[in-house]
Amino acid sequence: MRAGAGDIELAGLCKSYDGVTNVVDGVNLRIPDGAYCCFLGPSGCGKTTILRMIAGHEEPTAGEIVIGGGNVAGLAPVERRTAMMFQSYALFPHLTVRDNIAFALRVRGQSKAERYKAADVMMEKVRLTELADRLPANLSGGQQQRVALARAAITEPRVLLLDEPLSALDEQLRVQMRQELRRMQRELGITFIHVTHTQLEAIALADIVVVMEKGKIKQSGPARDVYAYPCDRYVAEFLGGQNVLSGKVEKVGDRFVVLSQPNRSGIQVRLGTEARVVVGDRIDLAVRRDDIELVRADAGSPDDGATALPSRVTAIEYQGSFVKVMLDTVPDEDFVAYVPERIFFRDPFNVGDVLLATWSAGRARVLA
Ligand SMILES: Nc1ncnc2c1ncn2[C@@H]1O[C@H](COP(=O)(O)OP(=O)(O)OP(=O)(O)O)[C@@H](O)[C@H]1O
Repeated sequence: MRAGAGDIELAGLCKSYDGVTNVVDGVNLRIPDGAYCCFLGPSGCGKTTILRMIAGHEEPTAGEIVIGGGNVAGLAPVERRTAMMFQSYALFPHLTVRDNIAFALRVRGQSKAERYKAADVMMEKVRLTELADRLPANLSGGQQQRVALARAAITEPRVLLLDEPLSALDEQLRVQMRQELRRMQRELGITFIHVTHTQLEAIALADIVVVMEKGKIKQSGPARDVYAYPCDRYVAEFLGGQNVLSGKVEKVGDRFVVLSQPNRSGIQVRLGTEARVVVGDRIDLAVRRDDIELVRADAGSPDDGATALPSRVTAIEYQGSFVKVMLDTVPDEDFVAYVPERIFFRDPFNVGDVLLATWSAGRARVLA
């Protein structure tokens, strides 16, 4: 298959600095041309370092970076046709919006008429035409971000690299700019690689989410797969929305396991058909918070094939469209149910109530 211009392949990519080894540790990944890819992970996991290596601001210690089918080792950023947009936008304060956007073309020796023509086309694309003659100080945070994006995009890169592009904005603007970024990416039709430590940002934006830990990729794939089917405890906890139960397998029955923990045994969990576990295994199970149903202890036993664990309500938080109910279901672990608000308020629970946390078989998945 012929690689598209913005097709990226990272193969065995590693980076060590003096005294800090394997900041990036054997990363293999393919990002198709025109995809929106988000690198997600906690501070220090190596996201920015990968971005800088793709951009050509940093050389890998080992491994290869292939863009559009060609190895870019030793090529300068301009030759790679990548552009980077920084957290702090780095706009020139004394230049107008138009001149900021046209700046890279000036550096390339284009005439003023050529530069302005290209800048005007770009401003149209990112809806800045009306602000062409303003200085950055007289722009909102969101507008500044659009200028920064236009300034990076005017060089017609095949890949745009964005390092925490939304972190300087307040919450409301961040959500708005998220949509703008996605729209602009579609309009420009180029590969975007966006680094963030905010899970909602990644899953809202990305075609491909790459979850990282300590220089390694833990899981990558479409946002929905990574969110709904985390491969292990780390990804499940980082993405959120899941309860993770761990324990030693005491007994394996027909489609159920009994788990024991240091403080509790006999936790019986029903599983789908795909799970393969044996007695003695230490396992982690994940059940989505919105798959948990809460029923009063005296409401009769739940369906056959469901798991039902007696639990006490420890806290309740109203979240608008749902209610977050915290429970002591599993000792020493958080256990949370997201109850749709309309259901919750039919017969609200209180802190201290004892009830059954239930979920149907097949909703609990064994993690790696
Ligand atoms: N020039 C450098 N010299 C030495 N160590 C570095 C250098 N640049 C980065 N590091 C280290 O490499 C690790 C990864 O840094 P990196 O900036 O890639 O992480 P990150 O995931 O992007 O984090 P953040 O979200 O905080 O930016 C960190 O431990 C950092 O201290």
